[in-house]
Amino acid sequence: MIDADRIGRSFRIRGATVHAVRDLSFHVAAGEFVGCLGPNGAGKSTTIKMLTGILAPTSGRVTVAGLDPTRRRTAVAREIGVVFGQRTTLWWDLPLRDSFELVRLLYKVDRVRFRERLGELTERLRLGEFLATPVRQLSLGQRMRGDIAAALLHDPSLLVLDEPTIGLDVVSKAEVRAFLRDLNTERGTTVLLTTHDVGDVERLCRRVILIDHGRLAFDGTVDELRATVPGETSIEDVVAHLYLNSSALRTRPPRPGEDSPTATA
Ligand SMILES: Nc1ncnc2c1ncn2[C@@H]1O[C@H](COP(=O)(O)OP(=O)(O)OP(=O)(O)O)[C@@H](O)[C@H]1O
Repeated sequence: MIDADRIGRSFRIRGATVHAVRDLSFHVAAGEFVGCLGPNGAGKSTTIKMLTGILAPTSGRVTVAGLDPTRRRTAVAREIGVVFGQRTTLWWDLPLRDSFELVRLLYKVDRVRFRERLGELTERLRLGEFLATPVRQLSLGQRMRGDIAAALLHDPSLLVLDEPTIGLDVVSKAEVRAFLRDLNTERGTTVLLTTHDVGDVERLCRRVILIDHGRLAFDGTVDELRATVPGETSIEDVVAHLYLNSSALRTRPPRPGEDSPTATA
């Protein structure tokens, strides 16, 4: 479903180069549920943007459902649903229902299929009472459920989510997690999510990818991740240990144009 082969992405800022992602390779098979962890600024969002065609890699090659996301952006959009937890894709001043109708028009979803899918999603995500509410009046949890529904109205085979549980209370988080788990197990939708909440990973993901300083730092199961720090059973503490150890190599943040970590230890 996803094939990333040594992808890299750098940015030019005021004449200097920032390497956000470097030489990153991974493969996600159809039907997998994969979590992507990494400290702030590790390159997770940049990676997602390359998978969805928002950014082109500056090196390497990525395909999604066999398609190059930057060259075949429209075709890839039919295969992918995308949710950015920190930024809604819904129309702020329109009722939720109208946002969904605009999504239908954009993706050219057949009216009958759209009605069926909207009915299912409205029920599963408990959106019925908010369909007439302008998006700006929704709570964060309601808005997130609306965003997830909008990403799935065209029935994509891959759902990519960037921090879908950010800012949600424990009940809303549990609801979103249960929905994503069912989507993966019942519908077979492939899911890739980034998160800072290890609870998402522990409760949902069979596999974890850890990105650090733009590179792949770990790829394996949650149990394998736990085993990387002997004697440690809490995934939260394992992840903190890995982040701390990797930043111990770097005594200051990378400067634009700097290629390799500054190791002073
Ligand atoms: N458009 C851009 N222009 C310049 N630099 C960028 C751009 N987008 C990202 N970066 C830089 O690339 C690096 C990786 O950023 P990215 O947003 O991918 O990290 P992240 O892992 O998603 O972080 P977070 O967990 O904080 O959201 C950071 O140093 C960031 O400042």
